[in-house]
Parts: sequence; structure tokens; C-alpha cells
Amino acid sequence: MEILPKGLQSFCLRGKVAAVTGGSRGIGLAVVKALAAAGADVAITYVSSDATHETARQVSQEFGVKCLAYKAEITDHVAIAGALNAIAKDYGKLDILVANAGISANGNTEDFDPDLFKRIHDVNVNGVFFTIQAGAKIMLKQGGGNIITMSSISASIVNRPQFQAAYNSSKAAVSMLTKCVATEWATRGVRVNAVCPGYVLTDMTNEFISKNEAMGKQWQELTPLKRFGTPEEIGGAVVWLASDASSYVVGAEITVDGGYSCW
Ligand SMILES: NC(=O)c1ccc[n+]([C@@H]2O[C@H](COP(=O)([O-])OP(=O)(O)OC[C@H]3O[C@@H](n4cnc5c(N)ncnc54)[C@H](O)[C@@H]3O)[C@@H](O)[C@H]2O)c1
Ligand SMILES: OC[C@@H](O)C(O)[C@H](O)CO
Repeated sequence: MEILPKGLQSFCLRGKVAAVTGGSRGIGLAVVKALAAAGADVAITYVSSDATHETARQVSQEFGVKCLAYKAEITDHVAIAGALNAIAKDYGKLDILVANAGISANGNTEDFDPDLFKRIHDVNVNGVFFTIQAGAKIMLKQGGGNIITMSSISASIVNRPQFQAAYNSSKAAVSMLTKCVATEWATRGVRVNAVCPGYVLTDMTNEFISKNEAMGKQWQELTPLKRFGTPEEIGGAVVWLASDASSYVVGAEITVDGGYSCW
């Protein structure tokens, strides 16, 4: 990595250890690469694709940092705590934790499958709670750390044209959880903030667009920038929040949405 100009050194993450849940693809993988590009050693947690070990090897090779993969289902508090403890042991510490993993679905509320509602809340709310609880235990013990949750503009706006009450209520919980723990841990050295992306082109959004192309066009039309975001465009916000350049930012929701939530 090139040496940063003097005024930009607070953005550097060299010497830091980061973990990213759901880091095998989409926004999570872009965040892994952005953290690695800023100099951090990174651990990826994944749930389904063992190919993540190869992804980690490639990240390590491309950015010259340590990068390993760990399997953990985030709704299983023992599993995610086990993975984060293993990361802290293997890397020597845990400075940055990005609670990125999440799922989405939409549909009319009156017909929405109750089990799917429970699953969305289990992954997006319980899973994020278990992740940040386990990460904070390590960080509070070691004397500090930095947690970033992946919320959404859906935490505070109602999407259209599709109905997604289950997803939006789960992301509202993520944003409030973020503010609660941010204030709880602020004076104990653990800084917590949320990133709220708008429509970003990933497997998650592609699943909707592949079934309804017109909806994808409408999402872009409703965005002042008139296009989807890329996963890479979320990485910069995470690096800033993870770095000392944002040292006075606590409990914030950083919106990265091409202007969507202005309208
Ligand atoms: N794509 C968007 O437009 C958008 C917008 C706002 C917020 N987000 C949020 O960003 C995050 C990443 O989304 P994405 O678009 O990259 O989606 P994605 O579907 O490509 O990635 C989600 C990742 O989470 C992992 N995951 C899902 N359930 C899990 C579980 N139970 N345990 C462990 N890992 C699990 C998946 O394996 C995958 O790696 C999500 O929290 C999502 O809600 C996405
Ligand atoms: O249901 C689609 C969502 O994933 C959406 O992409 C996002 O949360 C922005 O509202």
C-alpha cells in the first residue's frame, strides 16, 4: 500500500483487524476489499459458500493483507460468537466489526408468510444483535473497537412500488439497536454507527429485478442520481466509519443512496 499524504493518515487502517459478516459477495465483499485496500487484515464470515476460502485467498493476494474465511450462521449466537472469538485468537485482536449479513423479501402484508416474517427478523435483527454482542464482548475486554451495522434507507422510508413491511421493520430495528449500543459503549472505547444504503445492485436486488424489470427501472427513476449504487460505493463509507477520521461520529446513520431519501 502506498503511503497516504500526511492529512489523510487518519483514514489508514494498517495494523487493524476487521471482520465482515456475509463478506463472501455483494456489499459485504466490496466492504472486505475496501477495508483491505485501506490496510486492514480482514476476516470474512460466511454461511453457505465454502468457496469463500478461495475468495479470502484472492483478497489476501491482491491487497497484501491477511484474509481468512470462517463459517458462521448469525442467527446461532453460539456459532457467531465462536467465529468472532476464533478470529480474535487467530489475528490477535478484533478492531473493526461490520455486521453486514442480511436478507430481504417483499410482498403484500396481508398475504405475507408468517414464517418468512420471523426468518427476516431472525437474521436481520437477532443475527445482528448476536453479532455485535459477541464482537463488543471482545472489544470491551481489549479496551476498544469499532462496529458498523448495515442498515438501509428502508429503516426510515417506505419503499415503493413494492411492499416490504417485514424487511423495513427489521432495518428500523437495526438502526435503533445501533443508536442504543452506540450510546451504551461510547465511553468504553467501542464506537458504533450504521450505514444505510439505497438501491445497490447485488444478488439481493437482482432477485427482485429479474422477476420485475420495470420495478428496477422505477427504483432508478426514483433515485435523483438515476442509477443503482455499486457495492464499491458502500465500501468508502465503511472505511471512513472504521477509521480515526470519523472519531467524533457516534450512533450515526450514514445514508449512501444517490439521493433517494431526499424525495
Ligand atoms: N443491495 C441493496 O440494495 C441493499 C440496500 C440496503 C441495505 N442492504 C443491506 O446490505 C447487506 C448486504 O446485502 P447485499 O445486497 O450484499 O445482499 P447479498 O444477498 O448479496 O448478501 C447478503 C450476505 O449475507 C449473508 N447471509 C444471509 N443470511 C445469513 C445468515 N443467516 N447467516 C450468515 N450470513 C448470512 C449471505 O450469505 C450473503 O453473503 C444486507 O444487510 C442488506 O439488507 C442492501
Ligand atoms: O427489498 C429491496 C431492499 O433490499 C432494498 O434494496 C434496500 O434495502 C433499499 O431500500
